[in-house]
Amino acid sequence: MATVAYLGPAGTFSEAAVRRLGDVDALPARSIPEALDLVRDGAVDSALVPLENSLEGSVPVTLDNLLSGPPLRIVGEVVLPVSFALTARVPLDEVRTVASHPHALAQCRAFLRAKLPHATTVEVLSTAAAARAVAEGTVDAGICAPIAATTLGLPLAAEDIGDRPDTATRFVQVVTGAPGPAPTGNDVTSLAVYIAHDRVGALLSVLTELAVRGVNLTRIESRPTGERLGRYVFLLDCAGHVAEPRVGEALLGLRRVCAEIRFLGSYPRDVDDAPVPAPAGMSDADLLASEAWLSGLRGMFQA
Ligand SMILES: O=C(O)C(=O)C[C@]1(C(=O)O)C=C[C@@H](O)C=C1
Repeated sequence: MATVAYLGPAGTFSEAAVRRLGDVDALPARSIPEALDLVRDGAVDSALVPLENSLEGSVPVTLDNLLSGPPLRIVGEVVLPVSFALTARVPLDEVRTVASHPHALAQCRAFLRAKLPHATTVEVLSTAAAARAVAEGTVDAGICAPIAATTLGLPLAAEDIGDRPDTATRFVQVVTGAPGPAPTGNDVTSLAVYIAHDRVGALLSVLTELAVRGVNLTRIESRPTGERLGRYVFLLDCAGHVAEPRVGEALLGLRRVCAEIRFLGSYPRDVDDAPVPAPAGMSDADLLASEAWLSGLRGMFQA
């Protein structure tokens, strides 16, 4: 059975996301970098790690790890609805410390301000680690998935405490060099592009390579490269698969205008909505028809 590392201990949202993969051997790691290193070291087949959340945005530790170190390839995604609960071992008005994963604390800001204005937040490695800290008595309260609290026999002091009721976290499954998944017709391609900073319109030229091929950009985000102020790498998600003509053409164009590209993977989307259709004249069929036309012209020059 394939082994999948995830941010543990048991009871995290990451574990719930791993369960969506079906019959796999789930291996808890202490942190996201540790889960990714288990893949790089060959100790597990893959890791499933949080990449972004619909409310709080990207998970920087995941992005930065995917951008540095030996390359990992994304082969799938899981989009998981997340709903947070508060577990507390004292009444709410006596809570002085509340622990959780920083991304979970950030998604419950309004609740914390309204109900626990005097509590100090304590960042821990995961939401399930927060529940354990409550069980061990090192903090008064924790924000976690309801199951993380109930499996430890802890009470739920409040449920659905997130700032929005319909929050979702997107997880990605990464491997080292295994063959990538074939196109499904509803895929996403993830790239990290490094632009030449000494050129006016460098980012515009990146976006143009996608737009002129009718490739839909679904996410763009910058992270500092760490070299110095003003140096950024852009993380792009585009609709489509590298094996498809339009995305392939766009990658050829990007390769010419970017200083460096890290290809992160082409993989099936885990959403129900259909991809945005290509504008008129920009479908893969249009592209193949124009290529056939050109090769007809070129054929006239062959002996
Ligand atoms: O701590 C967990 O339960 C996790 O799986 C991590 C994580 C994250 O990093 O975003 C996952 C989903 C929620 O958005 C909050 C925390």
